Amino acid sequence: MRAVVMGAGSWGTAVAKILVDAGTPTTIWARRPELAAQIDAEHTNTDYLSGITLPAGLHAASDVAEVLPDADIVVCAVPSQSLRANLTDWTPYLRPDATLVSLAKGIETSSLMRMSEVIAEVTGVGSERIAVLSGPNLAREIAEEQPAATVIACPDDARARALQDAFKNAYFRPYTNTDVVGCEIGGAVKNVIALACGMAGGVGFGQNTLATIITRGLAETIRLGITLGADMQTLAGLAGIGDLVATCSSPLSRNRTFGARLGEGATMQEAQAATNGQVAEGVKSCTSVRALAEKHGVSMPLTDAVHGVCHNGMSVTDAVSSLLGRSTKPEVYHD
Ligand SMILES: NC(=O)c1ccc[n+]([C@@H]2O[C@H](COP(=O)([O-])OP(=O)(O)OC[C@H]3O[C@@H](n4cnc5c(N)ncnc54)[C@H](O)[C@@H]3O)[C@@H](O)[C@H]2O)c1
Ligand SMILES: O=P(O)(O)OC[C@H](O)CO
Repeated sequence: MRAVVMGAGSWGTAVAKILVDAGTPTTIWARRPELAAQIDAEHTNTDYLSGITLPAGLHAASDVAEVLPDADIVVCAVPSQSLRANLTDWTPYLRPDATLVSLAKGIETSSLMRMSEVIAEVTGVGSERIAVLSGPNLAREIAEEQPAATVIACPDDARARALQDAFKNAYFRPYTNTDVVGCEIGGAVKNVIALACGMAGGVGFGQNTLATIITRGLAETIRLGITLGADMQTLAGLAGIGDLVATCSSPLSRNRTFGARLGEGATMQEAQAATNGQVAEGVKSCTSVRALAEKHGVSMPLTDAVHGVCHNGMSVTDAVSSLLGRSTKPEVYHD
């Protein structure tokens, strides 16, 4: 099987390395020809993964018509809110039997769709050919070949197992699952909760606060996930609690770092400028996650608070007061 990774940001580049190191012939597509040329000739991506040497066998190109027609596996590695527009350009070049794999962790703000739903709508590809890869996978750690696991979810279990073979290598261990909804909700909501953890750290709160936000963030994730048909086991697994803990705890997380800057008193513009052009998905997805929850009558107070800070001019201290001022209740994940 041949793979193409569409997007040469930090995760797209790390995933292309994973595939080559797994023995899967792989090309990476970069929007900018100069970045494709750098990856191809110098085996580096200094904008996104400085100091990492990429495999010599990784080919890079910037022409969609060149890279897509040969690919059995098409890995979608662009930010959530740009996936629809990118897919529209890519669709004419897809092989009729290609498997599409989504890496994006977000909910589309315009439609409240999950990424696999966007892929199905734009490409017309059946859900059995669409997979999601999600887990505690901070790109830099994996590019450094630190051991990690992930989940590859696809309604077609045989296809998930074929992908597992294409991605598994000495440092990266994929597990299969058929619960696409659970993986996508886990991945989208953890970015919002990581923003909250960053904010708490930024104002100077310690580990008790962090653990409280992670745990109650998991309760929100479970409430929304179960309502949308997710399996509790997925949310208790790598793509749920696993990714939530990694993202909420790591200084490598763009979402946590963005939140920390807000907690330290930066404006949204200042926090955005500090991301060096990389995406902190939760900033936009807090709006769509919140709207999705509202649509389904699910209460998500941490998500509401993050949305208040990011989009309604609320201060972090007011957000904390609003959370602690709520009426008390038993510790359950459902309302
Ligand atoms: N970085 C990680 O550690 C990591 C890990 C797991 C999942 N993810 C998820 O993978 C997805 C991609 O993340 P990333 O880390 O590679 O992002 P990034 O910001 O590092 O890179 C995004 C890439 O998409 C390209 N792109 C194409 N069209 C774009 C557009 N219209 N707007 C902006 N960028 C566009 C950019 O040029 C860039 O190459 C996100 O949904 C992210 O949440 C990231
Ligand atoms: O850097 P972040 O916050 O986008 O998180 C990266 C990954 O999703 C962690 O699994």
